[in-house]
Amino acid sequence: MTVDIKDLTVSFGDLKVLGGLDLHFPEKEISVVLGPSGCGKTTILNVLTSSVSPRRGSIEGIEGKRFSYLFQEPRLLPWLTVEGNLNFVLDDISDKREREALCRRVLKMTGLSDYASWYPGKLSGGMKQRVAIARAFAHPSDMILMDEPFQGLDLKRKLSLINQFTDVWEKEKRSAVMVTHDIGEAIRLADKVYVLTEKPARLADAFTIDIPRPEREPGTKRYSEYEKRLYDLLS
Ligand SMILES: Nc1ncnc2c1ncn2[C@@H]1O[C@H](COP(=O)(O)OP(=O)(O)OP(=O)(O)O)[C@@H](O)[C@H]1O
Repeated sequence: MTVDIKDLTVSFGDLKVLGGLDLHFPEKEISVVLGPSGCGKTTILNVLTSSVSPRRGSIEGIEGKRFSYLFQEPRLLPWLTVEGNLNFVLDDISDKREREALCRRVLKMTGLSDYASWYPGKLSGGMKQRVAIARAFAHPSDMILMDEPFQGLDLKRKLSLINQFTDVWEKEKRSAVMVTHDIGEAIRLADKVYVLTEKPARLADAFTIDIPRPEREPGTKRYSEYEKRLYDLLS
């Protein structure tokens, strides 16, 4: 699924949030929108799902498309097991055996097979978010929308989840858009990063992160160059 956004302008009453954005989210790439808190990043995702209407601009490619979500909170249903939470988003698949096979495959891909019958209440925060990643891939969506999904976790868990996400994504590429204010997350995940200004948000810059994902390690020369470039744009 490819999305083309031109001159996107959104206001809430007198508050102008997005000030005319051109964004392009290509098929099967991870696009990252990086910007300061409150600049309108979540609003962009809400425009993609048509829950916010723009004042001006055009959005091509979203009609009739299905989305999976990955939020900061895992938002699992506590009365369903891990497998039940995955099954819950597979309503469209009427064949029970097909649903079960898909669940098993995604559980395996995310290293959750041994936890299929566990309830969310027994899982750690990081594990719950891992289930949320599995659910996002299990849902037969055209695009995964991610709203700061790695915030609120300690560094070790955060890095482990980012690796988990990119591992699964490399195996089964899907169009994805992540919004974040975290430079490190943007460098680790993005094919292309769009940097926004304070609101009303405009595009400060946009460029491809041209390092193979397994080599995106802090402290390396190329990582540090991107880090400085993004830091300068945000400060
Ligand atoms: N439905 C709404 N009605 C009125 N104001 C809104 C609405 N949704 C968002 N806003 C305002 O628009 C601005 C941008 O909000 P948004 O959540 O898109 O920013 P953000 O960049 O995602 O923020 P954060 O990084 O803090 O999550 C904020 O000032 C917010 O209060």
